[in-house]
Amino acid sequence: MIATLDDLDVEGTTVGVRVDVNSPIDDDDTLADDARLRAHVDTLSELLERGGQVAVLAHQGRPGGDDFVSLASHADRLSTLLDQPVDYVDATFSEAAREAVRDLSNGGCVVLENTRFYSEEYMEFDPERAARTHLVEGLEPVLDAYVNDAFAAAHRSQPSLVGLPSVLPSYAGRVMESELDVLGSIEETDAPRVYVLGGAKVSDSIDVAWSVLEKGLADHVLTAGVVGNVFLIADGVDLGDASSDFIYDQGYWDEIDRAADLLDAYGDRIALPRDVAVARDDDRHELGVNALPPGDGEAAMDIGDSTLDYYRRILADAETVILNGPAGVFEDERFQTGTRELYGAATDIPTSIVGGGDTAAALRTLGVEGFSHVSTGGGAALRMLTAESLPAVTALENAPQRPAADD
Ligand SMILES: Nc1ncnc2c1ncn2[C@@H]1O[C@H](COP(=O)(O)OP(=O)(O)OP(=O)(O)O)[C@@H](O)[C@H]1O
Ligand SMILES: O=C(O)[C@H](O)COP(=O)(O)O
Repeated sequence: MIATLDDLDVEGTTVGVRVDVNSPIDDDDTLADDARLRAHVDTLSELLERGGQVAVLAHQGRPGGDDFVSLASHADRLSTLLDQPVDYVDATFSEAAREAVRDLSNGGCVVLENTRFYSEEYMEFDPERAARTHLVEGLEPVLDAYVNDAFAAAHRSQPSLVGLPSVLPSYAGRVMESELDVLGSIEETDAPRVYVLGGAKVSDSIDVAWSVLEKGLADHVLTAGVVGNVFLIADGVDLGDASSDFIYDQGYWDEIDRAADLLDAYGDRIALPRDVAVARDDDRHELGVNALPPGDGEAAMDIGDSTLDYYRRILADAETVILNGPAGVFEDERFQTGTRELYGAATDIPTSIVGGGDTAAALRTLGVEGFSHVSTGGGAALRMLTAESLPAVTALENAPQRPAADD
């Protein structure tokens, strides 16, 4: 059983709140998209309005990446979103950070520096060991409680996610609570249930497909994106060198055998694209699978109209649809049709659940809305869909005793 903000006596309490604001970053190292920050406003404003002192903890990017930047611009943006001053300190657990946390007044908020600026935060630990890291030992003395709202990072076993809840009374924030509510009870949704697996995370998607087909959760699995291309090759279709080289370069060649095994075991419930779109003379050009392979250098970048018709027919009977990953290279206008149309059709289904950071961004760009739930998580959502436990959620379940709520 996980405690929520309803169980926390907030007034006068100093709370460390782990959020996931990992976002696209502009060339000047500032935030390019604030959707993930906006998702946490409810949790943060509730804690502040109830008289808490809030220290925000988050990661941004991965070491070595262009998006591995400070959280200064996140703090600025948060101040606008919360409509109150938000401090920022370029330290996470040193004396400077502790001083900034101790200086907070009731209703005050400070953003601590990118947790991944410290090497331990980019390692995986079991909770006991994570509790003895510098970050946890540095912050624990100045915090009374811990709130985890970072569902999108809950599949990581890092100190700010599993170490702090080992030593502090801990609670799920509102984002975490609603994600667990929806994604934790997929088996209670109405059948027929259709899973749409697109995007580029082929191994993860095949794991999801195995799991949901084996458990009888999926009546149909529709494949698209790179995932669909891997299934086509597994089914004996010659997609040409460009797509095959791409799959090989991404390290997914071995997944073709797994996809073939899956087709052997559950082929009657797996739908494959019937046509693909390639770039020809700078335009979109659609080819039925019987007309493949495409021309030299032409890669399968999207699903075509006949696949969309086929998938729409399957979706028409669905009560629940769960979608992850775009149907094509949506960053290129010529290959947005598959994602726009397929996801658009899903909004007509009574229950429609979308997972994936890139997918959510694609849908915003394409203006597709009206889903029952759009998850903030990519990898975390996929892991929940296979009914695997998430380390940060387990850490919340095992967190120490807490003070009683104030109302
Ligand atoms: N046919 C295709 N060929 C090559 N790339 C493709 C194809 N279809 C989709 N993609 C790419 O897949 C990427 C998104 O897939 P991904 O699996 O990362 O989505 P996601 O699960 O929403 O992401 P996140 O990791 O942010 O949660 C996009 O960059 C898109 O261009
Ligand atoms: O964007 C995400 O999926 C989360 O922030 C986790 O990021 P990570 O994959 O770099 O751990």
